[in-house]
Amino acid sequence: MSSHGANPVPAFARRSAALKGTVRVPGDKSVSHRSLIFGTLAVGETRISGLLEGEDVLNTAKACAALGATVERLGEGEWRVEGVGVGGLRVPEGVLDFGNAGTGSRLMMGVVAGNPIVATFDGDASLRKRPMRRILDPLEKMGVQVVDAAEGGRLPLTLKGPQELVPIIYESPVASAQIKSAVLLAGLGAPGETTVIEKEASRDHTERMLTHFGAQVSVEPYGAHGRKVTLKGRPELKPAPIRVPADPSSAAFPLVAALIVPGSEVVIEGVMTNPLRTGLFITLKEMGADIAFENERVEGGESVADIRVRASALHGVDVPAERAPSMIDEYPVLAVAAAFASGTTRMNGLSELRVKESDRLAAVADGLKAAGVAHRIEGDDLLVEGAAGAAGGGTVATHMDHRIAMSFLVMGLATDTPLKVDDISFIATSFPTFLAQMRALGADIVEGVEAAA
Ligand SMILES: O=C(O)C1=C[C@@H](OP(=O)(O)O)[C@@H](O)[C@H](O)C1
Ligand SMILES: C=C(OP(=O)(O)O)C(=O)O
Repeated sequence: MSSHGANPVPAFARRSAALKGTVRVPGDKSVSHRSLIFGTLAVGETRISGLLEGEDVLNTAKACAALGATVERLGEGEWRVEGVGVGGLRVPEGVLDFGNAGTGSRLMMGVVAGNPIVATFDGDASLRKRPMRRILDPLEKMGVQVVDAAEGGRLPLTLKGPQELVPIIYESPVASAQIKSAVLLAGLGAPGETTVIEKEASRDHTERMLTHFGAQVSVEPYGAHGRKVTLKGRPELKPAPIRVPADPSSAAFPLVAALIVPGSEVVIEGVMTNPLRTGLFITLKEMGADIAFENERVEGGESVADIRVRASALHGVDVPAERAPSMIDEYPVLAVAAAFASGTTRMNGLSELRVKESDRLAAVADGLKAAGVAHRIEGDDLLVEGAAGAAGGGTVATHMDHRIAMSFLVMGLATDTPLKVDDISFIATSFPTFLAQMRALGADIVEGVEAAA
C-alpha cells in the first residue's frame, strides 16, 4: 500500500490582494488516465501531449507498463505509449498500486477483465475505503472471477479474467463514468455488443476516445437525462495522437478564487468545456458570476475555451440533482463560492460525494464549520447560508482529499482571518502545480505551521 500522506504537510491561506494574471492549469485528469489506457490497448505508438503529470495519472502509467505497454516520458507532458492491443496484456509482476485514484483503479479493472490473467489491485488508505462492488458486479456478470478481496469487495483485491468474456447489457445503478468505462473497456475484449445504460449522463471521454481509436460505438438518448452506449467488441484499436485539454475541475480553483477575492481578474487558458463537465460554470453564472468563455475552439476532439473571470457579487441558488454528474468533483469549491454568496445555496442529491477520496459531504460541512460558515445537511443535500464575508480562523481536516485541501485554501484567500488545512500533500494527485500557479496570481498561501498572522 502506498504510504503517501504519512508525513502531512499543513498550510494556511490568508486574505489576499486582488488576483491578476493568466494561467494554464494542467491537463484533464479523466482524459489523461484514458489516453494512457487507450495507448496500451492500441497496437503501435500513441503520442500524448499535455498529459497531467499528477500522482494519480503516474500510477496509471506504471500499471500500463506493468501490464506490458512501453510507456515513456519524452518531455513535460509529452509521452509515448507502445501498446500491446486488446487482449495482449501480460501478467503483471507484483501488485498494481493506484495510490489515491478511483479512476485509475476502476478503469484498469475493466482493462484487465478482457485478458485471461490474474492481477492484484491496491491503493492508499483512502482508496481502500472506497466501494469497488460497483465495478465487480458487472465484471462478474461478464465472467470475471474475484479471487480475493477485502471486506465488502474493497481493495486490495485480485481479479482473474476469463478465457472468453460474456458481453452484457448493464443498467448502471448510479451515474458514474468510472462504472460505465470499466464495463466498456471490458467489453472491448468480449465478442458481440456490450451496452451500458445510465439514467443520467456521466462524462463521455471513454466513448469519445473509443471512437478516436477506431472502435464502433453508438450513443442514444435514454429517458429525460440518460444515455445508452453500445460498443462492438474485439476491435483492433489504432493508435491516435492525443492532445489533453486543461482540466475544468482544476480550473475551478483559480476561478472561484478570482470570484471571491475583491478586484480580481484572471484568465484560465485552454479549459475543456465538454458539456458533461461544465455544471460548475453554469451554476456560478446563475449565481451572478462574471465568467466569459473566449476563443471557443475544438482541440483534439474536445471543445475548449479561455475563461475570463472577474470578482463578482454572488447570490445563492438551488442546484438541481440532475446536474450533479456534470460537476461531481466541483461541489467542495462550489460550497466555498456559496459561503460568499448572499442567501442560501442548496445543492441537491449529493450522495455520491460520500464515496470519493473522503466523505466529501461531511468534510465540506466540517470545513465550513472551521471557517465559521452557517450550513446544514438535509438528507443528501447541502445548504450553505452565505454572506459577504467569512470568519476563517480554524483548521480544516482534509482526510487525504486533494479537493478538500484546495477548496479551503481558496476560501482562506478571502476570510477575515487565515484558514489552515492539515495536509496539502494530496494536492499532487491531481494538480501538482497548484501552489505555484495560485501564488503567481497573487494568492497568499503559506506552507507550514507558523502562526498564521
Ligand atoms: O471517469 C472519470 O474520469 C471520473 C469520474 C467521476 O467519478 P464517478 O464515476 O465515481 O462519478 C469523477 O468523480 C472522477 O474524478 C473522474
Ligand atoms: C473523485 C476524484 O477522483 P478519483 O475518483 O479518480 O479518485 C476526484 O478527482 O475528485
